[in-house]
Amino acid sequence: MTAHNPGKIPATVVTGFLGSGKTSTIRHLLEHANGRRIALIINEFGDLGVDGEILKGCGIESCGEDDVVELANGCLCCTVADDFLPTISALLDRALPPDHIVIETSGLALPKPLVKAFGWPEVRTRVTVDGVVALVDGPAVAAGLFAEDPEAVQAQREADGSLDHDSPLAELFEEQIGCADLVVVNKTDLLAPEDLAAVEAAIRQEARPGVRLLHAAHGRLDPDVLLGLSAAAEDDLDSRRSHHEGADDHDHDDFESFAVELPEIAAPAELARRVAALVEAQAVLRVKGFAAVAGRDMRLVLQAAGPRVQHYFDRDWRPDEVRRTRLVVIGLKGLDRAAVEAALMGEAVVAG
Ligand SMILES: Nc1nc2c(ncn2[C@@H]2O[C@H](COP(=O)(O)OP(=O)(O)OP(=O)(O)O)[C@@H](O)[C@H]2O)c(=O)[nH]1
Repeated sequence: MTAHNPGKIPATVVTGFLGSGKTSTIRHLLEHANGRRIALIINEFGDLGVDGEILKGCGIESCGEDDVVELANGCLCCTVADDFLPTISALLDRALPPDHIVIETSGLALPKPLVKAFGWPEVRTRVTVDGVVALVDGPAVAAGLFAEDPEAVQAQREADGSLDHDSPLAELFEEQIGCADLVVVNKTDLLAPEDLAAVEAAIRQEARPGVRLLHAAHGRLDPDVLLGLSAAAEDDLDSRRSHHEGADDHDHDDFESFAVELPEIAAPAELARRVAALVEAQAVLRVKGFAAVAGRDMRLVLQAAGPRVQHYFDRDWRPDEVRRTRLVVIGLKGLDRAAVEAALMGEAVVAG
C-alpha cells in the first residue's frame, strides 16, 4: 500500500467544509477497517470535541478510546508545531504503532499547512501523507453556498484583473479541493441527478488535473478506495495551490464560534425545531452538540449542517458525567450571540 515509501506509516488527511460528512466517512471507515489498526487525530472548530465524542460513543470495536486523539486547541493548520507534531510523534512512538493514521481537520482548516508539516524533520522519515481526501457537501454546492458574489468578482476583475475572493466560503472550497488527491461528492441522497453534473463541474474547476472524483451517501466508501492512494503529498506541495502560505493571516477571522448551554430539554423535536428556525434566521453554518432530555437516561446528539437538522440518542449518560445540553454554533463573523441564544431558548427568532 505504501509502495513509494516503504517503511513509512501512511496518513490520510480528511478535509471538507463544516458538515460535509468527514466524521460520517471516518466512522464508516472504522466500521469496515478489516483488521487495520487505525489511529485518528481529530481537530474541530469550537472547544466541545463533538466529533471525537461521536466516534468514541459509537462503540466500534476496531477503535479504542486511546486511538482517538483530539486536538481542540485552535485550528490544526495554525497550531502544527505546538499540537500536531508532538501528537503524531507520540502515535509513532507507541510500542504498537498504528497501520494507518487518519486526520480529520476542522471544516474551516486549510489542508496545505498541515501537509507541509509532514515535511518537518521530526516526522518525515517515519510517516507519509498517503492522500488528502476532500469531502464535498453536494447539496450545499448545488445551492451556491460556495459561490462568489458575481458582481463583486466582476468589479474586481475590472479594477485590477485579478481575482481576490469576496466570499470566505468560496475561498475555503477552492483551497480544500485544490489540495486534494481524491474528492468525494457526499450527500448524493439529497442531490437531484441533474444537479450532480453542475457540482462536479464546480469541483473540476478547482481540482488538480487527474484527481479522482467519487460519489457517496453518508460517507459510505470502501476503505480500499480511501486508503492506499500512495500520493506522498508532502513531496509535491508546489502543485497544491494555496492563497495563504503563512498560517497567520487566513480565514478563521471570517468565522465565529461559541457554545450555548441550555437547561434540560423536554423533547428532541422541540429543540430540533428551534435549531431549524435559528438556521433559517441567522447566518449559522453549523450547530452540533449534546442534549439532556427530561426523563431519558440517554444522551441526545443534535446536528445541523446548513438547513438540515438531525438528532438521535447515542449512549447512556455516564455516572461521572454532568447531564447537560450544550451546542456549538458556528457562523460567519458578526453572528448575533444574544439572538442565537434566544432562539435556542425557544424565544421568537428575529432575522439577522
Ligand atoms: N442525508 C445525508 N446526511 C448526511 C450525509 N453525510 C452526512 N450527513 C449528515 O450531515 C451532518 C454532518 O455530518 P458529519 O459527518 O458530522 O460532517 P463533518 O464534515 O464531520 O462536520 P464538521 O466536523 O462539523 O465539519 C450529520 O448530521 C450527518 O448525519 C449524507 O450523505 N446524506
